[in-house]
Amino acid sequence: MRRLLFVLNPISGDIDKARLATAISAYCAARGRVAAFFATTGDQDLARLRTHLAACPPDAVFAAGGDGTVSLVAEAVEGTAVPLGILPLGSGNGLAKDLGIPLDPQEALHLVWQHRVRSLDTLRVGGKFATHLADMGFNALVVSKFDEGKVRGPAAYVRIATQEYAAYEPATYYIETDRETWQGPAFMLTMANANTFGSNVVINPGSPLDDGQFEICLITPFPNSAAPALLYRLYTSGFDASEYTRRLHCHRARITVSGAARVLAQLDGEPCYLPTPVEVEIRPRSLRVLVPAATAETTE
Ligand SMILES: Nc1ncnc2c1ncn2[C@@H]1O[C@H](COP(=O)(O)OP(=O)(O)OP(=O)(O)O)[C@@H](O)[C@H]1O
Repeated sequence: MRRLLFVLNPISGDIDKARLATAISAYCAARGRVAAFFATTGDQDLARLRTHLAACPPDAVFAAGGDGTVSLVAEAVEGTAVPLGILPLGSGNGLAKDLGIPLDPQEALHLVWQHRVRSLDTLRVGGKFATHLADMGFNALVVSKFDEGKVRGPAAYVRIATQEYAAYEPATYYIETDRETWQGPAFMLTMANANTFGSNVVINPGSPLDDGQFEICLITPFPNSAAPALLYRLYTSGFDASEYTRRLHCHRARITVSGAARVLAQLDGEPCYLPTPVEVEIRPRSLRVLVPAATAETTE
């Protein structure tokens, strides 16, 4: 692994990256690696990155940004032999947390030098790519408002969530999976390949990212009085212990939203509208990712 491409998101996490490229180049050169850089613009990044990868194929591509940047690079290299590396430089860095990648970007840079390759599952949600977590309902609404705002970072997310909570009206969903059906109103519904949101909410505890299945994690409507206990469970890996939660384990699902021709969703932190019904499916072990040697559960 000699030629490395670093995909830099200049705005992610509100972190100044002015000296990042110089530091990465020096680190790589000292170890006989050659670093090249690709800056995201927020416009047509996937198409531009694919063109760049086809013209100058690297041995690995590092996403230097948050979950959106990781998802962009993951989609570009999915199904190829080129592995994804992660330098966590976003607001939340959910996938890096789930994979045990150091949250200090300087420490994560050691993946250039020491790593194992782990093959992860990915998701298709309404035909669109996701590798970490996707959802409909309350969190998707908050992510969409966050995306429209000018302020980034966790405090802005919490402020929007608090503003939207009181007036939020849960939708009613009809879910058919390859194993069961579920119908009812839901506060939010997460299609989870991974475990932990960037906010540290553990929405899908204990589920490996390479088990060939995904989970639909439902939070049903709850009274205000139940919110503190529910939040406590979500932050302490106790998702299944609440009377307002339910997890469906599956390989495929079709989700219909009562009375809606389209639904607001978020996929790996990026908001979008999807036509309903929404088909969800797993793509087993379709993405190669560089992880620290000590935490790799599955190695090649
Ligand atoms: N140069 C740019 N200018 C404006 N927006 C950009 C630019 N490059 C990428 N983006 C946008 O940044 C978003 C992805 O940000 P990313 O998720 O990596 O960071 P974050 O939101 O700060 O962190 P996290 O997802 O961990 O919360 C995408 O919506 C993308 O379109």
